[in-house]
Amino acid sequence: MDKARGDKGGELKPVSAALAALLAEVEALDNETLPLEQAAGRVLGETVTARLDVPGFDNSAMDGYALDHRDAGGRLPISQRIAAGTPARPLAPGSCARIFTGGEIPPGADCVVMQERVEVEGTTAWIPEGVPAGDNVRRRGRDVASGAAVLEAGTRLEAAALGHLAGQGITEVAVRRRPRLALLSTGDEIVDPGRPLAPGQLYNSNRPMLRRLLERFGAEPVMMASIPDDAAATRRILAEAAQAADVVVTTGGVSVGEEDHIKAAVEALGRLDLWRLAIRPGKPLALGRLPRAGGGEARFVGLPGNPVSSFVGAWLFLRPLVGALLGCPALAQLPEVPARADFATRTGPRAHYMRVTLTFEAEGPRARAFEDQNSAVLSSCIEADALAVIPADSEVTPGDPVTCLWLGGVG
Ligand SMILES: Nc1nc2c(c(=O)[nH]1)N[C@H]1C(S)=C(S)[C@@H](COP(=O)(O)OP(=O)(O)OC[C@H]3O[C@@H](n4cnc5c(N)ncnc54)[C@H](O)[C@@H]3O)O[C@H]1N2
Ligand code: MOO
Repeated sequence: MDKARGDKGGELKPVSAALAALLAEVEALDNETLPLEQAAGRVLGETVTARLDVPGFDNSAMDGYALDHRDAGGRLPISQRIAAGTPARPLAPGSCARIFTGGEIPPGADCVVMQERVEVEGTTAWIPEGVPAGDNVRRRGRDVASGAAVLEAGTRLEAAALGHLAGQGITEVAVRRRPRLALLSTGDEIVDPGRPLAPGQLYNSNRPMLRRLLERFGAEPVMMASIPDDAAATRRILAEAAQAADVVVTTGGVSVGEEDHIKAAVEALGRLDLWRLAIRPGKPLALGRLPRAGGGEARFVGLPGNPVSSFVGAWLFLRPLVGALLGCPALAQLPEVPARADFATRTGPRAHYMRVTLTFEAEGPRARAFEDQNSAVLSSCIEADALAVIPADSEVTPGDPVTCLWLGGVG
């Protein structure tokens, strides 16, 4: 679907157009150097080349006996004992060596027989026949060969990647600076938890929700503020946010009401690239840029105030934006999971991003939709691990194939 029927506000833009506008001219941020133990979750800023083979020497995968496989099938004298961490001497011909897991394979041996298969009598060991060369030997460089790329720039440093870097003896690592985030709430009816609620007011649920999502994506919150429903104050706070942040996110105030000041303020300060998408929830989402005094610009994303619209907008747009600023390809697109619908629905002119829970069954994944899919019902997001994308003007009945965007991966 490239175009959607508009309503009075004009044509609704497809997600692809919004992503193109959002990501145009976005470049990865600079690197900073961190001790490895502080780099968890960060994005690698440059490709790391191995300076060591891992493992660094042929070693045993088992506690047992090392020998030349041609000597298997008989009783052999035990000529040395090789614990992990102690150097091995060349194997005396026609003998075997007692060896422990991780111990160095002695020159002259080419296999290890696990001790459960060996009968020891005094200083000799009976070795069964038919042991192939290479059995239970972990070859030097099997995991990482020196000179090869250990990890590519743009890799998210999660558990195994951190272990891999440490395996190279690395203590410091170049990572991308985290995108600075300003998270601004609009709406005079929105109150921070901890303060009493007057009639007509509600607590700010978008702020902690978006903060958590954006931190997961890799951003660093540097400014959190509430913007009163006032045009001059909106301009002032947005200008301040653009100075402090790479990404300025607002919630609410992007629809068509008289108290919706965000778009006008963005247009006055910088430029609005796009407004109103053919998606549900999230129709009035706005994208733009806010110039910084002294050069450069912050990217602006105006999320609709309804909590589910903010939630879905963050996954669809803020995740790839943060990914582009981090130079992290894994954040560019949510993984697609083909599933069967457990629900029935019908869409109008907007594609529906339904909150679903996936179950992985023998005949394939099934998508179960939360019953109330209204954009104000945040409970629909709590257990959601995917968004089922129902194209505009279509009908789904139970059992139909649906494409789901998985929310459980990196970031
Ligand atoms: N006449 C029209 N009215 C509306 C349209 C439209 O096309 N024509 N679009 C509707 C759609 S769709 C959406 S989505 C909303 C979005 O409007 P805004 O982005 O201007 O958001 P607000 O009006 O400020 O707030 C909407 C709703 O969300 C609550 N909210 C706002 N911020 C928070 C927060 N931080 N935590 C919790 N809840 C929040 C707010 O109280 C409102 O109930 O516009 C429709 N209207
Ligand atoms: O597009 Mo709005 O987010 O449906 O409620």
